[in-house]
Amino acid sequence: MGLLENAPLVAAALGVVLLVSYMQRPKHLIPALAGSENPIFYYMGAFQFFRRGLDMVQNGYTKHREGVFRVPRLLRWDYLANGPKRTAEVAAASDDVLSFQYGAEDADYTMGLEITKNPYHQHTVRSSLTRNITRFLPQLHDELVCVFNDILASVGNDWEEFHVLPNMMQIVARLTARVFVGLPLCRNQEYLDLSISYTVSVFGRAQIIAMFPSFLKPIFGRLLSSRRSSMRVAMRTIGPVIQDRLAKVDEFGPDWEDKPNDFISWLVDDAQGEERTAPAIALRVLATNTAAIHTSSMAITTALYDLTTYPAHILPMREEAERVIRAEGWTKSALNNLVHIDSFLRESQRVHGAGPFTMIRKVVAENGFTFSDGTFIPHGSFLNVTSRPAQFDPAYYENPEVFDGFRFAREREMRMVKDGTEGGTFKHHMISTGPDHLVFGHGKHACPGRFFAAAELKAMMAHILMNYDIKAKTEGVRPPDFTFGVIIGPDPKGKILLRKRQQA
Ligand code: HEM
Repeated sequence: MGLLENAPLVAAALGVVLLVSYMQRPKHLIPALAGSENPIFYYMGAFQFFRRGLDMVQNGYTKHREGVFRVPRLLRWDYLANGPKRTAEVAAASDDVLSFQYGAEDADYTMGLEITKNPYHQHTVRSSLTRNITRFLPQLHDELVCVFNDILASVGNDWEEFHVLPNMMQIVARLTARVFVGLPLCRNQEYLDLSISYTVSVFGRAQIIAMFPSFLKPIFGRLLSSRRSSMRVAMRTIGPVIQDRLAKVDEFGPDWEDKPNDFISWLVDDAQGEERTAPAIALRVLATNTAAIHTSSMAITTALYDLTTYPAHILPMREEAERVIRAEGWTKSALNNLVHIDSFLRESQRVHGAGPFTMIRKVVAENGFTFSDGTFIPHGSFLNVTSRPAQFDPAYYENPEVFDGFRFAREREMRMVKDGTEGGTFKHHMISTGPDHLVFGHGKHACPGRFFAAAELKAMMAHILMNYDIKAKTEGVRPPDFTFGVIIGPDPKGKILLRKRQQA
């Protein structure tokens, strides 16, 4: 039989195949919150998401509990997964299926290809930085006293307005620099300014680069990158110290006498092959600063807004800080025993510290990513986990809308009363992550710097409580969170009142 005779049959078969494959198009399997495949409605949806993204993600969480939904962004659909089971599956997926590195879109152009291809600094943060907290705490405390005296030099016995975020940025940059690059570089204003501005430049330019189609990104990515100018400043400031450390290792071996205990030394220990040059290591310091400084500055700013809005927490935390530090000094064990401060910081992060979604991953496996219930996410898509809605879910928290600074301290106490121990679990500690608390992500890519961040934040909070009186500019009024699209953060213009502590 000729093809012509069978044409109706072939056409019918082809029609069935097309119909089936159309019906099986993965994007139709996942419900969309707004927009449609039609380009006009798509962009209307994307605009709607930009304006009302926070509310829409909350709706998606409520409507598709334990499910997955998608939202239209400027150039692509983003997939959002809800619930503990899916969070665990995303957290456990291997990097050749769901890529953490490529989740940070266009980082190749902003941070540099060597950072995305070989993120060994994450290991240095996870291992050496965390392991050394006990050893470097005395230096961190020394810098804490010094930087507060410098930045708050004008604060006396009268109440004074304090512009929180920019000052906290300077304080955190200096504390971080003391541990990362040591004295005297940690007080070099040119380096400190770079360590703050580099993050803004990386993330700001990433937003612009993301708007170009893929084939233009290599050209415009390079043109827009601030890397060359930033590296010039880095090499002028920290470059010579890194060069000297590399030379010392070459001459005297890895454990040379008087080797400083700082992040530069640990990077020099971990760097391999072509990474063992001063510019390559300087770039790692900058890359780690982008993860460390703005995040922690926003966390302490948020916490200070909460402290002044809910001042009943001040006295119990001040009493705790004085009692514990008097007994144990500025040690890691003392910081571990600041249970109420830890709880307060965790609650502040729960309520104000998370955007609507987190754990951004790119599906890099050619055959996509499939959840255990068969839900399919196609290759090349971006998959995220909803975070803020989970942190306000009454299934996990009693009165989730209420700021209750000591809710986690009470949970820890109850566990102690019940079991006589916290059972080796840290479920309610500031650093612990879970599907109900995703501020640091969750799983194998959970923030490796969170142990350092927690030590730094607790030390800052204890220092402020022990040395300053603090109150809101207007009683009970909290500087409103800043929101832009789905980005949420503490009010950058917010002010509080401070004075030197008046002994009762
Ligand atoms: C309150 C402060 C901080 C918050 C809220 C925070 C949050 C996060 C989150 C959400 C992630 C991504 C997790 C994921 O996608 O699964 C992350 C990754 C990371 N964090 Fe943090 N972080 C903080 C402080 C720090 C500090 C102080 C450091 C370093 C000393 C640090 C180093 C990193 C690194 C190296 C990564 C991996 C990604 C990268 O290289 O950018 N973080 N953090």
